[in-house]
Amino acid sequence: MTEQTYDVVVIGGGPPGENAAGRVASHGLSAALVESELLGGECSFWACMPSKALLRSGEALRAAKAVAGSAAAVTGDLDVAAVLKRRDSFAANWDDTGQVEWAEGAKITVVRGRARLDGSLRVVVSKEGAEDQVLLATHAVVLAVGSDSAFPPIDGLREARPWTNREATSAKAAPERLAVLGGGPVGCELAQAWNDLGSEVTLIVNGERLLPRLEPFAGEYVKEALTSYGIDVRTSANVKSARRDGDGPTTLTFEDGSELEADAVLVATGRSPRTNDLGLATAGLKDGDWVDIDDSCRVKGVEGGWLYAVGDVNHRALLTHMGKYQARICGDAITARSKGDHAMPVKWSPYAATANNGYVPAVVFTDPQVASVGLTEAEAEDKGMSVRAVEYEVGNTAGGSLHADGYKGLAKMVVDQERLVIVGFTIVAPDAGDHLHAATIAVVGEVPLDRLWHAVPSFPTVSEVWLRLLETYGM
Ligand SMILES: Cc1cc2nc3c(=O)[nH]c(=O)nc-3n(C[C@H](O)[C@H](O)[C@H](O)COP(=O)(O)OP(=O)(O)OC[C@H]3O[C@@H](n4cnc5c(N)ncnc54)[C@H](O)[C@@H]3O)c2cc1C
Ligand SMILES: NC(=O)c1ccc[n+]([C@@H]2O[C@H](COP(=O)([O-])OP(=O)(O)OC[C@H]3O[C@@H](n4cnc5c(N)ncnc54)[C@H](O)[C@@H]3O)[C@@H](O)[C@H]2O)c1
Repeated sequence: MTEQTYDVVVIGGGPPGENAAGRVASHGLSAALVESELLGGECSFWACMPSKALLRSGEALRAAKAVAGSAAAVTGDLDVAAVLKRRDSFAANWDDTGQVEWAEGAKITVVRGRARLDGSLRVVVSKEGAEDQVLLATHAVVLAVGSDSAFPPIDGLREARPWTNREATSAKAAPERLAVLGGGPVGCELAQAWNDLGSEVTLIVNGERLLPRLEPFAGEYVKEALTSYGIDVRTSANVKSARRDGDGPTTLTFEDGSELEADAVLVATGRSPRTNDLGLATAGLKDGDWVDIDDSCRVKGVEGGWLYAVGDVNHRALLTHMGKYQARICGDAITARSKGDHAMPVKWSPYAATANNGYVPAVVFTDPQVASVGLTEAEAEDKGMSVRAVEYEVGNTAGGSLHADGYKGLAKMVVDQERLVIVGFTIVAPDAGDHLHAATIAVVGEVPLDRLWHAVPSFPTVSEVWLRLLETYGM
């Protein structure tokens, strides 16, 4: 077995792993980044990028049709082959050469193979047809192994070989009939995408509403929109079993005995951590679990404090931008500690991923988009805050009415009545994602309402929703 020593060894080359390695390397530490599949991870090849590419063309077409004048110029349908070709290019044709070049340029050593922890600061990498390689870390090992689709306990589902996010983002053609299990971001976005591309889609959710982690109105708006595009949205629907003969269609049987036949079934009912065969037990942890971290992303309960975890695997916020943020914080904490600094994870310091704790921004790229940051009204109340929430119809802004004929949307802000700052903001509207960062700054900056009153939105933009919300609040 060969043995090499680096200051830091990162396991998993999704964006959080790449950023953790890149950050420590930029501070002059040596870093090895181990990847068993494609450098760039789920996000680049089977999640964020290809799914957004699948969604964008339908959204652009609807946007053009929503304005008198440009609507008349739209005379055809989506060019499905061109959409899929554009998607392929956003997934770099599932080739990670570009990412490897970036890593080499950032002075990161890329190691191909499957990594496993083997006790304190020791990692073993296996690769078919090659001798195992031992990587020793002087300062830290960072886990960035991500998550897989979780399968719900439905009889016969696994045997029916359903789509996961991988097949749903890389398929070469639209299935005639697609059944989607799950109404979170994955289910809603991919139901929208494949409906736009010509599939007859049924979206099946066991809960009462879509997007259950967000403000209830978000799920209602998205349900209404998806239904208007022809998607059959079934809430409070429980699939009991799945049956598939050979490569034929799959039959889903519901609790009430009814059946649904589909040419493809997508499982989008949440995620599970990739920690089954990672050697967690050699660090005193439990194999197969999510990994619990402190605010500097150091894994709790590991003697010597040498193990860190960023991205989905720590289960703080399963979002690329949050994983990358954790990686920057974690990289800075590791570097400081390598120089003897304790780098205490004090709230809002460079060594604490404070935004994990109630300040997370997220966008669901359905049409309309849902953009949110911070706490929902219910979450704030659960935390014991005294809050007041106000809402405003975004279409009543001059910017909204100019943007599209019949523009529809709703924004809600949740105010902590004691501190008079905004603790949560949600907007459902066309292109809402691009309005989110103002809210993120207000929430993270804990900008007092009486100062926000002086942040004047330009006329005539959708941003005037901020002024209207403050007026509705009583300013
Ligand atoms: C369909 C879909 C759409 C999404 N869209 C968005 C979006 O628009 N915006 C957003 O912010 N988030 C989105 N997400 C979430 C986002 O994809 C994840 O939060 C992000 O990919 C997490 O990054 P990660 O590095 O933790 O995991 P991953 O991206 O999964 O990367 C982990 C990497 O580790 C490697 N690995 C695992 N185990 C080992 C091992 N033992 N040895 C070596 N290598 C290993 C894997 O091969 C992989 O490359 C989406 C998710 C899905 C499923
Ligand atoms: N645009 C984005 O930022 C984006 C897009 C996709 C995914 N993501 C991330 O990926 C993570 C995973 O997303 P997800 O949508 O897979 O999971 P999720 O946990 O957010 O939602 C799961 C959904 O599946 C439903 N469900 C669970 N069991 C079911 C069953 N047996 N039958 C029918 N429905 C069932 C739940 O009610 C819920 O609607 C999210 O937390 C999100 O952070 C982000």
